[in-house]
Amino acid sequence: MEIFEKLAEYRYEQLVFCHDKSTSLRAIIAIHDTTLGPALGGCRMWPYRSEEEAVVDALRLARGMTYKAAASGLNLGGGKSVIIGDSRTDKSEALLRSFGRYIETLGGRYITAEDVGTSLEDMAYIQIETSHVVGVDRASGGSGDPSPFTALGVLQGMKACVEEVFGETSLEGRTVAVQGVGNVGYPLCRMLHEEGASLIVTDVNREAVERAVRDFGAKPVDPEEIFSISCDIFAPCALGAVINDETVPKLRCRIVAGSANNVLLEPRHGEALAERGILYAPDYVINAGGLINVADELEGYSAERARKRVLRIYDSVKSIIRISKRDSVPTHLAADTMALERIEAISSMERLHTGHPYGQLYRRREAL
Ligand SMILES: NC(=O)c1ccc[n+]([C@@H]2O[C@H](COP(=O)([O-])OP(=O)(O)OC[C@H]3O[C@@H](n4cnc5c(N)ncnc54)[C@H](O)[C@@H]3O)[C@@H](O)[C@H]2O)c1
Repeated sequence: MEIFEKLAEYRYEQLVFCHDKSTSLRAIIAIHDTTLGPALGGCRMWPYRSEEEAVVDALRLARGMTYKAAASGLNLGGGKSVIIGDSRTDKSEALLRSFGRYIETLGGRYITAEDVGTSLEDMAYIQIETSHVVGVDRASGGSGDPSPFTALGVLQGMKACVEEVFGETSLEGRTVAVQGVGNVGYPLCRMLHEEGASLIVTDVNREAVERAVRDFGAKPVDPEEIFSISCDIFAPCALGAVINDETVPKLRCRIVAGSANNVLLEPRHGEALAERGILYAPDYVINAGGLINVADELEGYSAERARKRVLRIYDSVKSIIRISKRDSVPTHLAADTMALERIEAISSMERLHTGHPYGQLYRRREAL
């Protein structure tokens, strides 16, 4: 792999290799774009089969964070880190602290958080070495479990979609089919129930289904049935890639809006939804409640402020729908446009000397 070519492709700013022989640390920090602010993105620990695979993953995830932060109205850039190793067997206090020291060397250009293979406890070790970490527990000034905020954001995105499709924001009497009633799906069901929606749920975990049936009067269906069930909204809250060649023809809903990451197997499946007249709330915008919540730690965490900011996901989804109509493009592309337009608008401001240390950072970017 030609690394500089890879960096040039999407204008990555920086790729940092972190190595510590004594702790066996092998980590990569990818910083995509810091036009809007420091790059924030989780640290993934994964037994990558090759260094190339780890680099590609870090770069892909970092770029995704640029779009997610920009579309969410956050003053943050996009970055991500990966530690090569098995999170069950290769973690140690020394390894995590060593990684924390590398983050510290970047002087705040990258802020880390939890991701696949890392935990709240791991962030506490990293925090010993650097203050550039969020997602620590409440006792240490952190924001705690992000899932209820993610669920609240999904609810807001659903309301924006319902308004577009049915002409009113109320979810009362709407039928929502929720795939996966876990950390996000369960609180989402609770909020939908409180709003007067009827619920259809599925999960591979029978107890999770039983809980939703008992608590919210949800109708249970088998995992495979969820795609073809007649409903107003299909809410994928379990796995990625569930909108694919096999499932699109089966769908009998008007809206797809859920928390799962990478819902579309490929971008063309976003087009397939649009062709079928199904409104898709782009995953990285509608599921940003957790990120918005965790980012609030940077200002001294306030759950109330975080909640207010998460409510704005309604406006973000409305804007995406507007751009989708303006440009005659499906919503997944409109979301990217919205993110890029914000970055472009900020980077093209007049470069006045403001006396503010970040005032000097604004610069023109043609494309990301
Ligand atoms: N937790 C957050 O704040 C957050 C933020 C952004 C995105 N997400 C995404 O939202 C999704 C759900 O996250 P979570 O934290 O609730 O995870 P979770 O593991 O708590 O819940 C997922 C649920 O889906 C179920 N499930 C797994 N495979 C299934 C299948 N084939 N059919 C039906 N159900 C299945 C699991 O049994 C589980 O109950 C994930 O894709 C995650 O990446 C979560």
